[in-house]
Amino acid sequence: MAVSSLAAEGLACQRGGRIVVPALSFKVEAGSALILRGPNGAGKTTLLRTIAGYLPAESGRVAVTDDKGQGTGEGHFHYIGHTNGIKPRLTVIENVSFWQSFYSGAEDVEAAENALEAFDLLDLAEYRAGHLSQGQARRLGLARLLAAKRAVWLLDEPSVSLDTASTRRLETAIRDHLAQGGIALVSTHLDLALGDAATVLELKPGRAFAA
Ligand SMILES: Nc1ncnc2c1ncn2[C@@H]1O[C@H](COP(=O)(O)OP(=O)(O)OP(=O)(O)O)[C@@H](O)[C@H]1O
Repeated sequence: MAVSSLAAEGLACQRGGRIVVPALSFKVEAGSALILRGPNGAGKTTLLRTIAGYLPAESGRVAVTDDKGQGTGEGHFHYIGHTNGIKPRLTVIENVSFWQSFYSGAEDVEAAENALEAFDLLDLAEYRAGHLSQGQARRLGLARLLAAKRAVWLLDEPSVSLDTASTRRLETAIRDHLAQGGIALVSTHLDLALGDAATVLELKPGRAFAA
């Protein structure tokens, strides 16, 4: 389902009982990306995990607007964190099929192969996922973004372990997603080439205080 915007309204985020992101308000429209920047510990992961619903907000809310009105975004999010969520005993293509079933309840072989192709993994489709290198495993983790479509991508340091060519593939995937009306929130220390559709939100360090 398409979404028209994601908005944070007075959203403060906590970790271990301490507020690490003070109340923030921003809006990301369909077709746009928000790049989260800031030094280690500034709260980028905390903010993304709070938006995804994996951490409770200290205050404020996240509002995602779709054709049914406003909601929390449940069902619209793809969250890719620091781990790749790979099942090591399954093959590469079996991992992608598993995610498709998980996210949409149905497998789609053509979409799975296209997702692997986009991240240059098609030659490794029958390879056991537990044997992948770090960068290959990261690419497999990212392939789920394309194998099962969701409108809002929440990506925490998605380029970690990627070589230059793979980083270009990631940038292409994000730009295509935005061109199709998607939304992306991306924490990164790199200058990803996402074009004019991306704006930057700088998180300040040392703002943690007791909740
Ligand atoms: N489980 C936890 N319990 C308590 N504090 C935590 C926990 N996880 C993270 N923190 C603290 O929350 C703050 C924000 O951490 P967070 O991981 O969100 O930062 P980040 O901007 O993503 O950093 P990095 O660039 O290093 O990934 C840090 O001060 C960190 O020490």
